[in-house]
Amino acid sequence: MVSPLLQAVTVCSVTWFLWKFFRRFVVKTDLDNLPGPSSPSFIYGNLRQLYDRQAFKYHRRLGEEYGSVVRLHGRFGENILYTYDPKAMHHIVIKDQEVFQESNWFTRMLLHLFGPGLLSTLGDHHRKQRKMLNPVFSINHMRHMTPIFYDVCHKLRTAVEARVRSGAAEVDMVGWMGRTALELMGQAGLGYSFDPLVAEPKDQFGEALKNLMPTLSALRGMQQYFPLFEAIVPPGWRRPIANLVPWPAARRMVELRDILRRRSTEIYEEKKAALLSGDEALKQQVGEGKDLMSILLKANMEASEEDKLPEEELIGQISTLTFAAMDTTSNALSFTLWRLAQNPDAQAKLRQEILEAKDACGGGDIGYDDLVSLPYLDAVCRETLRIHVPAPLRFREAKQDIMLPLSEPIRGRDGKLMHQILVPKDTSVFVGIAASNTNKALWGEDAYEWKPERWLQPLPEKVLDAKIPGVYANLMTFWGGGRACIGFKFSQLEMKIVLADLISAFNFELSKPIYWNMAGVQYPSVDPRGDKPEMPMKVSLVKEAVRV
Ligand code: HEM
Repeated sequence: MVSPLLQAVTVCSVTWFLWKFFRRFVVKTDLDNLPGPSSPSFIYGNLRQLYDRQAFKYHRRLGEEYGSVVRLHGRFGENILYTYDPKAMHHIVIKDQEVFQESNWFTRMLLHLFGPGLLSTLGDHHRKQRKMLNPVFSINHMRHMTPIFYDVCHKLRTAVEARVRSGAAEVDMVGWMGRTALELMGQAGLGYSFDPLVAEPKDQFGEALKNLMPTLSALRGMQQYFPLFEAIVPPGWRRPIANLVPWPAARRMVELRDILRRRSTEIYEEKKAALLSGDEALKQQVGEGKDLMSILLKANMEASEEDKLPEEELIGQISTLTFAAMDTTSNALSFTLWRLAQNPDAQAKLRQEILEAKDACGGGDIGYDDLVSLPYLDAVCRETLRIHVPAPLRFREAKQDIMLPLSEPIRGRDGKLMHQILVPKDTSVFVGIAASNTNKALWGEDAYEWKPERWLQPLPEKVLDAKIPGVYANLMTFWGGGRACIGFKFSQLEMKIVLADLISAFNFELSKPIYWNMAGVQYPSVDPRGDKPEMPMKVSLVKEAVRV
């Protein structure tokens, strides 16, 4: 006999499915009137084309063929709105950010992995965390961290030098950029050392963080069903069930979660104990108490009861910040080295600027204020982050029906002009941040070309007039509004210090063709299938390169 509970569940599921079907296929919305490609598959829609490792041409084609407001297809015929229209982006990212929220599966999964950190909280809860964390990333704190950054970078330089001392050699620079970014975040972010950058790293926490992205991509999109798993499996059963799943990636995910949670708690406890023991104990720690977590813990102790964050939210920031900081900045640096290797004149010009600045400060490290104002170094970073967006796949979900205004009217499939579009509740919205950064209508016909010089002159009026809602340089690379990248100044400083140290000492050339792979964070590979992140480069000492 079928239990009444099962009957109720079946009735609810069928009603839900019929309602979804009715909403999608019977009630036509503005989205059905938008231009866009057809769907190659009822099950996947255009998602496989959008996420394909070589999806770059597809992303470009969307804008070139259909414009800045496009209808795509999601799973089972659902509509997806794709846009890089500046006014629409302004509403999604700033004005109506409470309506266009992170997807539920994304926040639930990160909450499970890291605990309640910035990436997994929403609304007032998130705003309270930002209020406490924003000052931690102030320019003043970045300035005090500069010596920590240099210490780590000198170790990187020594490691690369050891490999090329007796002549030019092939060095996997993406591997080194990854190790350096993790160690920089470790020392300057957490006051913790993951990797001495001499021998092979052995830290379990660091290894777990490095394995997170590959394990997530091995789940092949199944992580989107995580809220469903949570809804039907009671908390006490989740681990035994996950351990029984005949799928190594899912079991690995559980192991990684355990390591991240355990080590974050240990790091937090050590830091708290040092803080309570006073300044001398802090000075004995990696980072001497100048790291982001020490600053955060101190600020939290001094905050009013109303503003204080509970311990589990402080612990939640440890993996959150390291995860968000690591692959993004290391791949941004890899992109920059790759571009400089393809453009030897730009590399020589950058080296000259850096060497002159070093000479001006007696041959040592360039101080914070001088470094951040080197014009060509800044132009190289901006141009690379304009044309190569490390984290390009940015989705939001409309939490209610909402009218989205457009900068310019578009012609619908029925021939009528649309000045705004009604976005129905639950619609997924893909914001084309890479398309916005290379929009020819704003940046000009050379928008796809890497030209640092464009930043040494006034930007086109159209770029300024468009009021792009990004926090950085009229670009969407670091997002904008209340969920903009909190670490963008940290990452800029990191890029500049690593480049100043490496470019002044070494010459970089490409030794093999490199493929870039579309992913949560883009990465380079030698194999066109992109199974393994790799970027071998021919590296030589600068003196040798100049002599040749
Ligand atoms: C080139 C390097 C980086 C890029 C391109 C980048 C990009 C982004 C983007 C696009 C977002 C918005 C994600 C979304 O809401 O959809 C974001 C958020 C975030 N980033 Fe970064 N990021 C970089 C480096 C860093 C660094 C170095 C840190 C930490 C030190 C960091 C910490 C965060 C955090 C915590 C968030 C979540 C902010 C919130 O929701 O309040 N990022 N980043």
